Amino acid sequence: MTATILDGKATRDEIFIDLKARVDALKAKGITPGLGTVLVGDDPGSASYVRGKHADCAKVGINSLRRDLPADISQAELEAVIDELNANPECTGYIVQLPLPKHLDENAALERIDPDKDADGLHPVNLGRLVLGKEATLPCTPRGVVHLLRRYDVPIDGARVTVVGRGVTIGRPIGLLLTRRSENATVTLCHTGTKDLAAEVRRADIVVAAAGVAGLITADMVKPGAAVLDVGVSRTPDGLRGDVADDVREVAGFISPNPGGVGPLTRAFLLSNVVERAEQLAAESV
Ligand SMILES: NC(=O)C1=CN([C@@H]2O[C@H](COP(=O)(O)OP(=O)(O)OC[C@H]3O[C@@H](n4cnc5c(N)ncnc54)[C@H](OP(=O)(O)O)[C@@H]3O)[C@@H](O)[C@H]2O)C=CC1
Ligand SMILES: Nc1nc(=O)c2c([nH]1)NC[C@@H]1CN(c3ccc(C(=O)N[C@@H](CCC(=O)O)C(=O)O)cc3)C=[N+]21
Ligand SMILES: [Mg+2]
Repeated sequence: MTATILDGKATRDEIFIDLKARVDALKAKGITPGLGTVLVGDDPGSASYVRGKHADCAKVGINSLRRDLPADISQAELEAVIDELNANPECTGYIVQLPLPKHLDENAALERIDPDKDADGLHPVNLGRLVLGKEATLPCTPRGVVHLLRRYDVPIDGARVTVVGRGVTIGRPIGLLLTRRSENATVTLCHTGTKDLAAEVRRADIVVAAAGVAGLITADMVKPGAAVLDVGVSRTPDGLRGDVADDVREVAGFISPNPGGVGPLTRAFLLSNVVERAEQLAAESV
C-alpha cells in the first residue's frame, strides 16, 4: 500500500485563488490588507520563513510591512515596534517570528500584540476564546492540518488522533480545534514525558507529528491506513528533515510530505487570518 499524498502546495494554490478574489473585492472598497512581520536577529531559517510570507502576500495582493531588528535589541525596543504596529492603520495583522533570542521575553511580546491584529492566533486572548468556544483568530498550523484532512476526505469525526509535541504553535492548540463539536475527534497529546510513544501512535487513525525530531515516527509505529501529518522541521547536515521517516508512506493511508505539506498551508492561513480581519473591518465601517 502506498499512501495518498496530502498535497499542501496544490491545496495552498486553491486557497490563494479564493484569497486573491477577496482581496480584489476589498480593494474595490478602498481597503488593502497589510501583513506585518517582526523578525529579530539573523537566523537564516527564520529569515527564509519571513521572506516566504512576504512572497505569498505579493501573490494575493496583500501589502507587506517588514520590521527586521538586530539580535541585540532590548525588550523595550522590541515592544516599541509592537506598539507601532498596533497603532499603524496600514497593518491589518502581524506576527512576531519565533523563537526570539534568549534574552527577550517571548510571552510578554506575544501578550503586547493587539489581539485583533494577532495574525498567528497565538495571543492569550485568542487561545482563551478558542477554549471558550467563542469566535477567535485561529492558529495557522492547526487550521492547515484540519483543512488538509477535510480536503482529502480523511474522516475526523470519531477518529483517534495522537499529537506528538506540546509546543504553542501547533501541538498544544491543535487538540483544541480537533475536539470541537464540529470536528469531534478524540485526541491524545504526547511529549517527552510520554511513557510509550510507539503505543500511543500505533492506535491512532490520525498522527500529527510536531516534535521537531528528524525521523521520530517510523513505519513500525503507524497503524496501516492511518493519516500521518508531518509538521516538525529539523535542520540536519542533509538539509531540512521532517519528523516522519520515509518508509512510513508504505504503511500509511495518507501522508503530508515535508516539505510540501503543512508548511505552505501555515502560510496560507496566516494570509487568510489577515483577509478575514480586513473583511470584518470593512463590514464594521459601513
Ligand atoms: N511546517 C509548519 O508549518 C510548521 C512547523 N513547525 C515545526 O514544528 C515543530 C514543533 O514546533 P513548536 O511546537 O513550536 O516546537 P517546540 O520546540 O515548542 O515543541 C516541541 C515539542 O515536541 C516534544 N518532543 C521533542 N522530542 C520528543 C520526543 N522524542 N518524543 C515526544 N515528544 C517530543 C517536546 O516535548 P517537551 O515539551 O516534553 O519538551 C515539545 O513539546 C518544530 O520543528 C517547528 O519547526 C512549527 C510551526 C509550523
Ligand atoms: N510567530 C510564528 N509563527 C509561525 O507560524 C512560525 C514561527 N513563528 N516560527 C517558526 C515556525 C515554522 N513555520 C513554518 C512556516 C512555513 C513553512 C513552510 O512553508 N515550509 C515549506 C518549505 C519552505 C522552505 O523550503 O524553506 C514546506 O514545508 O513546503 C515551514 C515552517 C512557522 N512558524
Ligand atoms: Mg520556544
